Amino acid sequence: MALISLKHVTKRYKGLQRPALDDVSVDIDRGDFVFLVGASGAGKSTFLSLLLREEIATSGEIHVAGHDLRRLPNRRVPAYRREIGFVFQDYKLLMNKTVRENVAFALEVIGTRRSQIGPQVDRALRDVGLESKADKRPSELSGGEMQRVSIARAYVNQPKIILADEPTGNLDPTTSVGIMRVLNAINLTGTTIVMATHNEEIVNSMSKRVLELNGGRLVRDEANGRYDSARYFPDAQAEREAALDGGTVHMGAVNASIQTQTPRDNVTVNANAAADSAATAVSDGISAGAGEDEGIAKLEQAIHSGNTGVYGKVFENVEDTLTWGKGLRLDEYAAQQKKQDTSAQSTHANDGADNKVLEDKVVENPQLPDSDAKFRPAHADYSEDDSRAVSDGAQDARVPADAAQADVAADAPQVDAAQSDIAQSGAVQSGAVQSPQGDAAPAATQGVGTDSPDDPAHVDTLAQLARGTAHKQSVPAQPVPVPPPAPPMPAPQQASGDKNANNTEGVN
Ligand SMILES: Nc1ncnc2c1ncn2[C@@H]1O[C@H](COP(=O)(O)OP(=O)(O)OP(=O)(O)O)[C@@H](O)[C@H]1O
Repeated sequence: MALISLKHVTKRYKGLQRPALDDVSVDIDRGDFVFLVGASGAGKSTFLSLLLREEIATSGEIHVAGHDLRRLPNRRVPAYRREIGFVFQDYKLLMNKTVRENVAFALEVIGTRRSQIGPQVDRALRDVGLESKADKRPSELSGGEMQRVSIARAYVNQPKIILADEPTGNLDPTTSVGIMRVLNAINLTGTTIVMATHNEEIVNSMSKRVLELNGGRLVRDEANGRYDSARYFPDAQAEREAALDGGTVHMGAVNASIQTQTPRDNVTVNANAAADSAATAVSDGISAGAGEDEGIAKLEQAIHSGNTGVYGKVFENVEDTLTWGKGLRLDEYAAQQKKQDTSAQSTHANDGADNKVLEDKVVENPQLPDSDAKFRPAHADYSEDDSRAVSDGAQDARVPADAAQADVAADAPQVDAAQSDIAQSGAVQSGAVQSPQGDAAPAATQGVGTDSPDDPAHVDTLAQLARGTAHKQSVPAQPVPVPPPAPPMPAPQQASGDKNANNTEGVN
């Protein structure tokens, strides 16, 4: 079974005529990086809330990391959520704690031994380039820095899954690139990432799997997908939304998709103004963020070079011997994927401008296999037992769940105190904290994967993103019905001419 599996999931909220999610079926495997896209109200947050077990499906089945969420008793929900990292658009940091304390909190709440907390927190902060801000409070940080704290908090325990709801939604383009670099690096360690976003530049530049929701229905599931928000989010609607929500401007295909950071930016801008705004944000980011870049460069270097110190050694064997359920060693699996990718790339090469980024990779790095290939099983073939083994930490040394849970039990008062602290702070539940974790160190330091951000093609696309000049390619050559501006929603379409597009069971 896939790491995340939804079968015919429908979610109805009281008082809503239309379901927020409507008969959605999808599998997400370990190591996937999935963008969840769609217009405002399409159901993205509902999708994530169901995975986090904040909401319960009205009908259908949801399995996550071996847990049947329908049958998960309430008392086990907190432990379940510790296997998941969650990054919120509005950070949800504890404002009365320092950066270090915010990240440490994720470990305290699961009862990690105090002697382990310090080194793990330091490493996580180093990975996101924030060691110099460790003793600051969130109010002293920029939006990008706050989001990096929340990412450090989300992955300090190396959760199997990170769910991110618009993590760049309040950030300028340059800062968004930094956030995406960190998430990408974390994904390269095998952590599955499901990220809801409106940002088409990010989706189109990163070229990951795309799930598109429309009116609660899953209308597209496409490998190396793209997103054109104008299809379902016309500018007129964006302007209405911007006027209503007082802080967020969503722009269609013509305008850059930028979400403003402050009310003074609360204007609808045309293409030129968007470009100016992006350029200003970039220069602001550069002048304000030299330290950030250095920290991220460190992360990139650690991932790329494999220079991961003692923590790298801890995981070396695990990464060498992962088989992804296919009976292949990782290097064999990567070789197999490389072969498949080479033939897929030659097919894509005829697709014109839409595949410019992919072509760049082929030209500049003929020797490099697809970056994520080694973490992307060709299809879902986890058995129920496999999932359980992952959940138990039996095969996944990164998550020694039993040991950590024992720690939790032994340290219950501390957990209670910490949880009440969260409640007081309004930082919501343990969605912000993650998997039980014993001695393990942040996986993003493992030095695995060949598609580190040092990959020139990767840098190229991220640089485009930073400059706000990422390709504004046309919609992929696929029949796309343009829906009317209001319900009823259009019939969902099968995806694309992309031969990698998966079938979408929920589509009918
Ligand atoms: N707790 C709730 N109670 C009632 N209705 C809700 C609730 N949460 C979401 N909805 C409704 O469900 C639908 C889907 O909302 P959801 O927040 O999942 O969309 P979204 O795609 O995340 O939108 P956005 O991009 O604006 O965050 C919307 O019509 C919304 O108003």
